[in-house]
Amino acid sequence: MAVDILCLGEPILEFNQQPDGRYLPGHGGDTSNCAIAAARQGARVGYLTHIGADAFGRSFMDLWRAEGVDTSTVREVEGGQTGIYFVTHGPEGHEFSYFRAGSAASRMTPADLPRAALEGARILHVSGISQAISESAADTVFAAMQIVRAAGGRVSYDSNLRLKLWPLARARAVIHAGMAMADIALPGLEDAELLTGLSDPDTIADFYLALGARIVALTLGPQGTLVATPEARKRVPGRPVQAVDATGAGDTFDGAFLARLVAGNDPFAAARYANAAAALAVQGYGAVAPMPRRAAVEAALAGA
Ligand SMILES: O=C(O)C(=O)C[C@H](O)[C@H](O)CO
Repeated sequence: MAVDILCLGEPILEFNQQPDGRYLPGHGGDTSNCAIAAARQGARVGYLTHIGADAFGRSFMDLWRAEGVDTSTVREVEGGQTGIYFVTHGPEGHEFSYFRAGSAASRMTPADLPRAALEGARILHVSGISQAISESAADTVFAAMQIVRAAGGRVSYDSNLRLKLWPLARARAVIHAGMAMADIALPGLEDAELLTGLSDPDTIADFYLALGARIVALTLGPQGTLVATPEARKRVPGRPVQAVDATGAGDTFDGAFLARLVAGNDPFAAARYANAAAALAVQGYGAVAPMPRRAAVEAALAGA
């Protein structure tokens, strides 16, 4: 299937702590979450990764197929497993604990890339996590971005800074280099503050525009999103909701935003839609389970 949005990164099985202390199994991995969120809005989406030859990997295959995410660029490999992580909740919000070192996705190399699929994608979506998991994964993402750009496609990049995966100095260097190859920059405010040393959202948007992005969507949490292009900028307000778990909220924003861009929305309308999708996603536990479908997002927007 020709896809509009191809997401590249690592899927990771999720165990999310509930108020009674038990752990709810689910699926995570920021780029996989983004792919599913985009598919739920009606976009043609594919996922590019390596999974282990294990039950976790197979459960992702079942999930992507059920969600209509194209899996022709997913390879099940021997050597390396599908990773897992635990989500716990405290006064500072959610915290991730990882068991993923040496995972199948982290062993991807540029030689593994499916060139034709990349050349056919309208948008390639990657993230800081896609590059943090290993040096070869970082190289693989750079190579994928080069292929897509050379073929005339666009690159979307979410900073998704995870300091448990790599030190800030390396994250800063790699993410800045990745963002410099992105047409659509999707930094979160907290990440951007750490990565750029800046704090004013407009100055941060200027920073990413200067790196070369044509669209910057700087997510500000409940305050919404600052959307900036070289020609215009606007704060698109968030929607006040009772949040129980922010896991996957940014990924839901990304998937919904990209889905609306490929459907023809301008970035401001796409952000209004994506803010509404993310506000629905934080009202349930887990990265994927509470992600809304298009009808629910449109109902929320109509009720606004
Ligand atoms: O750490 C990762 O790889 C994740 O992607 C975990 C979560 O699913 C993701 O961060 C939620 O945004």
